[in-house]
This record gives sequence, structure tokens and C-alpha cells, in this order.
Amino acid sequence: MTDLAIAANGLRKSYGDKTVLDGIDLAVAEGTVFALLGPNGAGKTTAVKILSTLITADAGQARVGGHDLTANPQAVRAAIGVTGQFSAVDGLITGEENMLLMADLHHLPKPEGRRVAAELLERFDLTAAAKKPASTYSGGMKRRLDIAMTLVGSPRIIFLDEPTTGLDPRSRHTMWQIIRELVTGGVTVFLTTQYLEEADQLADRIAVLNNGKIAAEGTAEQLKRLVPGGHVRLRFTDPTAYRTATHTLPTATGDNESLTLQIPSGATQHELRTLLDHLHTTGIEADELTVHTPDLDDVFFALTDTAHIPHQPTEATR
Ligand SMILES: Nc1ncnc2c1ncn2[C@@H]1O[C@H](COP(=O)(O)OP(=O)(O)OP(=O)(O)O)[C@@H](O)[C@H]1O
Repeated sequence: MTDLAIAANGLRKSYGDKTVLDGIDLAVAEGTVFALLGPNGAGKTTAVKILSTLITADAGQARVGGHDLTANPQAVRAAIGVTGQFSAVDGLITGEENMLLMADLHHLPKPEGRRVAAELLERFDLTAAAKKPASTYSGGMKRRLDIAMTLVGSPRIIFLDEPTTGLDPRSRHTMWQIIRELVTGGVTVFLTTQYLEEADQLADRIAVLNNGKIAAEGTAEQLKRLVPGGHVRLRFTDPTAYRTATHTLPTATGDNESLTLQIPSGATQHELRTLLDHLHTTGIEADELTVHTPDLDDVFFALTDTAHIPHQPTEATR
């Protein structure tokens, strides 16, 4: 079995009479990306704070980097890096000075600190801006500097709390690339996000946090199989063909305005072939056939309290 970078059991945390974490278990294998998904206020940041020793849990145990959180928080701190929603970047000093400050905090000898800072600034495409005050950086540059600062101490485990919130699509993709490179280098990434696509793109395993509990956990594919929602949609331009199809497909729901039919389907090869055979033998010609398979949005809406939020499903047109 792969060694676990993070292993937590029965973590609980309440603020007053509000239970934020109601006994959560986590297992994150070394060198993987784990995404903790959840709606606003679900307790994602609280989980990160506990696992990174910033606050203590009311109950439960956890080992991070092989060290017990309660017995050996110093060793945990030495093994991890944390980039939170409130960045460690000091806007009044330059990017380079921020990096050198981190190198000092990690007690790196001066020449070593300068070398590491220069290397990381280069790696995160910040060399040109290195001598400018960090307050003049864009949101994406600040996030990159924040991660670069986290890497000064060469952590094996990195907690990224909503690393791409508020970033434009290009900066988000750059951040994803950075995260992938970290993992290729053997780092374990514990990520919180509200972006389902982000979890889908990056995470080896995903846990959905809701009402203080892990509502579901698995790979993106496993989670997608948990929810119904797969269907085939047929669109017609000929009202007669539409009506005939409606009569011969009893499980279909129709929209008379747009002349479309929605047929529940797991979108397996067998189900699709059966449907296509049926259309062929009954002589029904649809103008368009689209297949919808459940995506992480479906999972999220099915498992969390936000089911009322409308969303646009992703569709593959055939
Ligand atoms: N120090 C605190 N004192 C009291 N309540 C707190 C404290 N910290 C967090 N909470 C509450 O705990 C709940 C979970 O907060 P947390 O920040 O962990 O959620 P989150 O999932 O990270 O949300 P978001 O996506 O909005 O960042 C919220 O209801 C929050 O108001």
C-alpha cells in the first residue's frame, strides 16, 4: 500500500454550538492531489487549519507527513507548506524581498537563500517583477509568489486553500500547471476548492464536505457514477418525426416547443446501440443526438445543500 501523507480519523470541530466538522476521516496517499470540495462555509478552511496545526481539533487524530498532529506539531510544521486564502505576501516589500524573508525564516545561509529565491522566482515567471513591490502584482502573480514562498522550505506536503479563487482562466490554468509540476516532483497536494472543474482536472481523489461530514469520497469517475443524470437528447425539426418518436419512446420526456426529447440513459454502448437500433427500425430521423453523462456538478448538487442552483450540463454532441 502507498504510504499516507495525511491520515485523519474522526476529526471534530465546533465553534460555540455550531458543529463545523462532525467526525471526518481522510486518507491522502503520498505524491497525489486530494481535493476537498464543499459549498461556502462547509468547513474546508477549518480542516486545512487543523491539519496544518494552526488550530486544534476538539476530537479525533491525524498524522501528517508521518507525524502525529498533537504529539509532534513542530515536525508536522517542518514537513508542510500552507498557502491560504490570506496570503503571506507582504505588499510593501518586493517579490524578491518576500522570498529572502522566507529563506531567513527557514534559516537558510544567505548565499543559499539568494540562490533558492532566484530559482523559484524564475520558475514562477516572476524574475522580471522581482524588484517591484508585491502590492503592484496582479492577483495571479501574488498567488504565484505565495506558492513560491511556500516552496522555500521544500515542503513534501502542501495545503492550497482555494488557490485559484478570483483568478482569470489563463492564471487558473497556469496555477494548475504549477500544481501538476509539484506533484510530478513527488509533493503531495491537499487542495480545497469550490470549482468542480478544478477538482476534476487535478485531483486523484475528491471528498465532498457537507454539513460537517464527508458526503462522498473517491475518484472523479467514481463520484460521477454515484448520481443519476445521464440522458440522451434528441432534437427534431420535423414535428411529425418528433411526435412519432414521443409515442414509441415511453421513457422519454418531451419539450413540444423545442421539439426535443430527453431519454434517461446510462450512456453505455449497449444502451446507445439499443436506442439507435430502435430509431432505425422505426424509421425515426432525429436532427441532432446529444449524450449527457453526469459531471461533477451533478455530484456536487446532488450531495450538497445547493441543489437549487441552476447549472448548465456539459454535453457531447454526436
Ligand atoms: N474562528 C471562528 N469562530 C467562529 N466560527 C467560525 C470560525 N472559523 C470558522 N467559523 C465558521 O465555521 C464554518 C466553516 O468555515 P470555513 O471557513 O472552514 O468554511 P469553508 O468551507 O472554508 O468556506 P469558504 O468556501 O466560504 O471559504 C463557517 O460557518 C464559519 O462561519
